[in-house]
Amino acid sequence: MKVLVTDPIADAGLDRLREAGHEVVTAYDVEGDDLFDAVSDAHGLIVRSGTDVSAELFEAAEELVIVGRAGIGVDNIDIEAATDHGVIVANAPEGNVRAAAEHTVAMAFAAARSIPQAHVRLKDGEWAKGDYLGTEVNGKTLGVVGLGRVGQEVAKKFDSLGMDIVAFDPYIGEERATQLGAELVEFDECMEQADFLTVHTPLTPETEGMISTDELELMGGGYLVNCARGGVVDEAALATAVEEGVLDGAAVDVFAEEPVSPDNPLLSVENVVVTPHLGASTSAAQENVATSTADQVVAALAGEPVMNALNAPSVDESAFPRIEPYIGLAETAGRIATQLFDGRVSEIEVVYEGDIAEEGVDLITASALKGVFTPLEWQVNAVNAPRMAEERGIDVSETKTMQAEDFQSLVTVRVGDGEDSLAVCGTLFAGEDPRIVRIDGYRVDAIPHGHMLVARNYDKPGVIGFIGTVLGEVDVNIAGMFNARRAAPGGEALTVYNLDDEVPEDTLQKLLEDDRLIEAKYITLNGTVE
Ligand SMILES: NC(=O)c1ccc[n+]([C@@H]2O[C@H](COP(=O)([O-])OP(=O)(O)OC[C@H]3O[C@@H](n4cnc5c(N)ncnc54)[C@H](O)[C@@H]3O)[C@@H](O)[C@H]2O)c1
Ligand SMILES: O=C(O)[C@H](O)COP(=O)(O)O
Repeated sequence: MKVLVTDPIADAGLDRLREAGHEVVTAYDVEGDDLFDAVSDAHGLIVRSGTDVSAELFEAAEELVIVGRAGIGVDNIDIEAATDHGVIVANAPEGNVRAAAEHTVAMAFAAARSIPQAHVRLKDGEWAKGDYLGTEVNGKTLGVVGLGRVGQEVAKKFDSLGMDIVAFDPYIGEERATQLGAELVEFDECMEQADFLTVHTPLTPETEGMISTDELELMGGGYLVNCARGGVVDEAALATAVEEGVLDGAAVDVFAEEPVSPDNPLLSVENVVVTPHLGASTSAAQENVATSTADQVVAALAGEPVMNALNAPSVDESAFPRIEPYIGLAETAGRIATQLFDGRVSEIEVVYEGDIAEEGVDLITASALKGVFTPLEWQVNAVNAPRMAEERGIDVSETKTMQAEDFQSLVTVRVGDGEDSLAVCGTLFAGEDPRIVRIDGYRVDAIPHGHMLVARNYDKPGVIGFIGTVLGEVDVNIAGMFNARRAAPGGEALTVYNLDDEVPEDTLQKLLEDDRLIEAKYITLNGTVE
């Protein structure tokens, strides 16, 4: 398959893609129509922060299965649009954390000791020793806005350099902060207490512009470091604050617009130290994120779960072999249930019984939804199925019980319309052979495969022969069948036929003309993962 790489990543990542047999096409700095052309037949796309992965791109990328972000920030990727198109978005959240934290520390020192300014003057032949009087970090307070992976790493490093740490992060627990020796405080208090303020949030509608003139005034001196995302700190406000002495200095690695325009106000302020988004630019970090991203792209293209998927159920690698066979089983049960059910589906319940109930089942449930929606001809996969259910107001629930009667594990998909419902239950024989063992309360033993006929009939002599004859008249061969009775002889029964061919609509009508038949439904599982 074709994997398009539009921002430079380490060779180790490109090698992994090629080793897996994929065609790797690198097209750096492409944009607009050229980017859309390049991605039109790509199955995988790998980017860093330099590519705008927009809704238009997803429109153009009809074959796309996954966008891999070789790094952390995904503000350049329209994840909503990806989900709508059933495209997985995955990042590499661990690989460059140390690099980003080290760069943050370096930038703080660079600003506090005027290293770049003194460096330039000395290179120009000027011994400006008397012009610089720096600030030590020891004994000062570090304010951290966003105590996630990078923020925590930065806090640890400055803690060991003798700083007191306060942090603002509404989504992190007190306990974790305490472990790091940090005190969680409100935002304004964080700004007020900080001698050094370091920003480590993602860029979101909530964080965009969260630090501007008023917030910088709360600091009333000290240094601000932004190695997270441009746009979190208002650039014009920061430039003015440093220029007017509200702050002593700042260090900025990331900009609202990159590459940064020469008239960006931060570039012209003496006490603002800048780098061109170098936080992740170490060889170790680049190798880490490139290989981790490539591995995820390879997994997605092989139909396997992706470790750091941001818009699809992700699965622990060690648990995957245990849940993998149930992914196809749940999809099949969903497909059968929706084709047998007469109502308009407004509820879907997926029931896990036995050993499987002990596993993380998000991906199995997503596959069950995919199975329910596929016969309705919705363009669906396990990425967008939960979203589709939500958008259509379909109530999805999961139930787990540790008991599974006579089976080791059972997965049941029940579809309903609020009044009636129908359940199809499957298991795996010998841990791998899918079997449907209950349909609408009947105990069956049916191999879910290709073309099937499910008939409900009165348990009368000759009815099975009659069905065989009618199918035979239109050359539909019966490959196998299973008959189940709910009650005593003469009552209702259900028969599942595995067929070699499709059943024409008028053949179904002919079957139903016989009084002994209550219902006859043709079901197709073609295209299903079995
Ligand atoms: N300069 C670089 O090259 C570089 C390298 C790596 C990461 N980054 C950026 O650094 C940032 C942090 O990365 P990370 O891996 O630590 O992410 P993370 O998701 O682990 O941590 C982000 C933290 O921000 C917190 N947060 C979210 N909204 C917040 C808000 N409104 N107020 C306060 N806190 C909020 C979250 O709770 C979380 O703890 C990201 O923007 C990432 O893109 C930049
Ligand atoms: O979010 C990130 O991982 C960093 O900002 C690195 O971005 P880059 O891969 O474009 O250097």
